[in-house]
Amino acid sequence: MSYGGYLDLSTLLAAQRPISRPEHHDELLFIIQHQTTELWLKLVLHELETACELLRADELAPALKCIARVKHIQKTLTEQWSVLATLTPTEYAQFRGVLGNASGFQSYQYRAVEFVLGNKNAKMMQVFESDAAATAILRRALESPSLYDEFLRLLARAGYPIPASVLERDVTLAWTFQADLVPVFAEIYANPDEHWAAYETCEELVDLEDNFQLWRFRHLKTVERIIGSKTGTGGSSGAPFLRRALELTFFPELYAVRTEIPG
Ligand code: HEM
Ligand SMILES: N[C@@H](CC(=O)c1ccccc1NC=O)C(=O)O
Repeated sequence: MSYGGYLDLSTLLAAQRPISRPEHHDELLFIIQHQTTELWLKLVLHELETACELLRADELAPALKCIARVKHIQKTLTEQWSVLATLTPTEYAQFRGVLGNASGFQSYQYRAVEFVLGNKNAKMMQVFESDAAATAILRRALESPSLYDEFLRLLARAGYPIPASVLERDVTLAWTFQADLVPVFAEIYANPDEHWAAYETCEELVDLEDNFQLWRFRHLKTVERIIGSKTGTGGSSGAPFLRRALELTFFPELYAVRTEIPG
């Protein structure tokens, strides 16, 4: 066994192939920024899927360890935007044309992470119709209970009064705000010492969402400085579309409960 053999570096390092002609110096940065993101997303999915399985088996502590790792990856991904921010609008404009209609909309791993965190949207699968492998990964994520679903099921098994409508919901649909969950969390947040495991997990989920939003925010800000208000190659309005995505929330009840804490 050798370093390059074990890591299959010949495959990995042959996969950066700029297509601009003459080759633009900065296209390699653009490719590597995306590829490293996709590699980390692969690990994020792996960890979140395992976290779901562990929650299903009532193994909370190891599930929290997976979530902790995901949080560190998210921080790396958010920090990484500063590398791409060295790409000036002038430089990007010189090779943007070669990207055609390609865009981040077509990242199936990103979409799968959104699904695992509960932002399900079956329509988003259309983009991947001609990609059987991507469709299989997304279908699994769409049809499986989200991380939040698994946590709420675990709470129900532990005796918390989780409404049946929540436990029996169609997990292929996007999560919508469940007002009757807020009192359950209010009790947990009012008495953390008595509900430590649940309390800690709630805060870990809020960390995950917070980190996800910070990634989205840095994407938006990087996009604003590189393409301004141009429309996206994927056909969206560009920055306005990405700005609206900042209003999405995975765990709305965990934010709502904060308003209910007396004091
Ligand atoms: C010059 C750099 C970038 C620009 C100008 C840019 C621009 C955009 C725009 C305008 C969109 C909306 C879709 C569209 O109409 O095209 C988008 C979506 C997206 N981009 Fe980027 N992007 C950049 C870099 C990146 C990088 C490095 C990643 C990392 C993988 C990424 C991931 C995504 C994802 C996942 C979406 C879909 C978001 C969603 O559906 O909520 N982008 N991007
Ligand atoms: N949507 C970007 C293009 C872009 O960023 C992109 C193009 C091809 C492959 C990945 C991309 N990254 C994220 O959207 C743009 O409108 O310039």
